[in-house]
Amino acid sequence: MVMSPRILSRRPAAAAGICVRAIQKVAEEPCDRILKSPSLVSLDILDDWKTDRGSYDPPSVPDICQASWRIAEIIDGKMIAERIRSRIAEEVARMKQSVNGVPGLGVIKIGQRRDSETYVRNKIKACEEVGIRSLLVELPDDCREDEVLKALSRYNEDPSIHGILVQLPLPDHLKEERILNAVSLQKDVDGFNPLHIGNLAMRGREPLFIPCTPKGCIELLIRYGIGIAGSKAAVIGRSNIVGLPMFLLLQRHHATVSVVHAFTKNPEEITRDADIVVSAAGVPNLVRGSWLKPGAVVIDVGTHPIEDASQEHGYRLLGDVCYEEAVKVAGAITPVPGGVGPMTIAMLLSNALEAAKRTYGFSGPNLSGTYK
Ligand SMILES: NC(=O)C1=CN([C@@H]2O[C@H](COP(=O)(O)OP(=O)(O)OC[C@H]3O[C@@H](n4cnc5c(N)ncnc54)[C@H](OP(=O)(O)O)[C@@H]3O)[C@@H](O)[C@H]2O)C=CC1
Ligand SMILES: Nc1nc(=O)c2c([nH]1)NC[C@@H]1CN(c3ccc(C(=O)N[C@@H](CCC(=O)O)C(=O)O)cc3)C=[N+]21
Repeated sequence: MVMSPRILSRRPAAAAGICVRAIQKVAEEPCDRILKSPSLVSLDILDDWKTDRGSYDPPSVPDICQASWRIAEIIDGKMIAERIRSRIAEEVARMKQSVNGVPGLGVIKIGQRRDSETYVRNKIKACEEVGIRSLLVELPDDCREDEVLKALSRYNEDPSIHGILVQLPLPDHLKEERILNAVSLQKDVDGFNPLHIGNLAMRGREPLFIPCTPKGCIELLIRYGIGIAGSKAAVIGRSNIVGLPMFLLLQRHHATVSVVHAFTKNPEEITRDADIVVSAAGVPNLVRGSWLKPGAVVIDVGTHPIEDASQEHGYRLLGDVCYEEAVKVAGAITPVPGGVGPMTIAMLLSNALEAAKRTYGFSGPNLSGTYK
C-alpha cells in the first residue's frame, strides 16, 4: 500500500541527524563549481534551466535532510519535463520564424513489444506538441538487417531529418552494434555512438549528444538543487544506454561514483554509503529501504512492464526501487511513473532541437551554454 506522504510518522531524529551531516557537507560545495567547469552538462541547456524554477520552490539538500518529520520529497519529473517541453516549443517556433524550418526526428521501430509501442507513441506525440516533425518507420519482428540499414540510410540522407532514434531493444536476430553504428554521428540524438560516449568520458571533450536518460537524471538533480559535486553516488546498472553514461556524467559533475552490477557482491553496502542513488537495473523492488542512507536522493530509472489488465495498455510499470519503503528513508525520490521517463522524452526533444540548430546554423537568443 502506498501511504500518503503527510500522514507518516516522524523518522528517527538520530537517523536524520546522520543524513544532515552527510549531505550538508556536499551542499556546502557551491554549485558554481559545476557551472564553471568546462561544459559538463550539455551543449544545449537553455539559459534559465538552472535558475528558472518558476512557481515551485525546489528543496535544497539540507532542507530535504533536516525535514526529519516528513517523508521524502517527491522529485516531479513530469512537471519539470512539461516546463522543458514548453521552452522547447518556444524555441522551435522561433526557429521556424527565423529559418523557415523545424527539427525533424526519424524513428525506427522494429516489432510490436507493447512497452516499445507506448514509448514510441509518447515520443511522437511529444514531438507533435512542440512542433518537431517526426517520421516513423515500422518494421516487422522478423525483418532483415539490410531492411533496417536501408531505412536508416534514408534518414541519414534526408536533410529534413536532424535526429534519428532506433527504438531498443531490437529483436534477438539483429545485431544492435551494427545497426546503431549506421546512425549518422550528427543525427545520433540518443548519443549511443562510442564516439559520443568516449567524448563524455574524456576530460575536456564535449560529446555532440548526451544520452537522454542520464541527461534527464542530471537535469532533475540540478533543478532540485541537489549538490552533485563532492557527493558519493551509486549507479546500479552499467548498460551502454543508461548505467555507463550515468556513471560518466555524475563523474563529470565531480561526484565520487560507485557502480553496482549483477556481479557485485555487496550491492546493499555500496548503495547504503551513497548520498545519491541512481538505479537502472530493470529489477522491480531491488532497492529496499534498508539499502539507503537516511536522507539519500534516489533516482529510479527502472521501468519494468508487468501485465495489468486494468490499465489502458494492458500493463503497468514498476521501478527498481521499493517505493513504499524508500520514501520513508530517502530525502528525495523520483516516482515511477512520473519521474525519469518524462525527462527522457524531454531530453530527446532537446537533443533533436540541438541537432537542427547545428544544421540551420540557428541559435535563438535563449539557447546557449551557460555551463561553459
Ligand atoms: N525511465 C526511462 O526513461 C528509461 C528506463 N529504462 C529502464 O531502466 C532499466 C535498465 O535499462 P537498461 O540499462 O537498458 O537495462 P540492461 O538490462 O541493459 O542493463 C541492466 C543493468 O543492470 C544490472 N543488473 C541487473 N540485475 C541486477 C541486480 N540484481 N543487481 C545489480 N545490478 C543488476 C546489469 O548488470 P550486468 O551488467 O552485470 O549484467 C546491467 O548492467 C530497465 O528497466 C529499462 O526499462 C531504460 C531507459 C530509459
Ligand atoms: N533508442 C532508445 N532510446 C531510449 O531512450 C529508449 C529505448 N530505445 N528503449 C526503451 C527505453 C525506455 N525508455 C523510456 C522512455 C520514456 C518512458 C516514459 O515516458 N515513461 C512514463 C510512463 C510511460 C507509460 O505510460 O508507459 C513515466 O515513467 O512516467 C519510459 C521509458 C526509453 N528508452
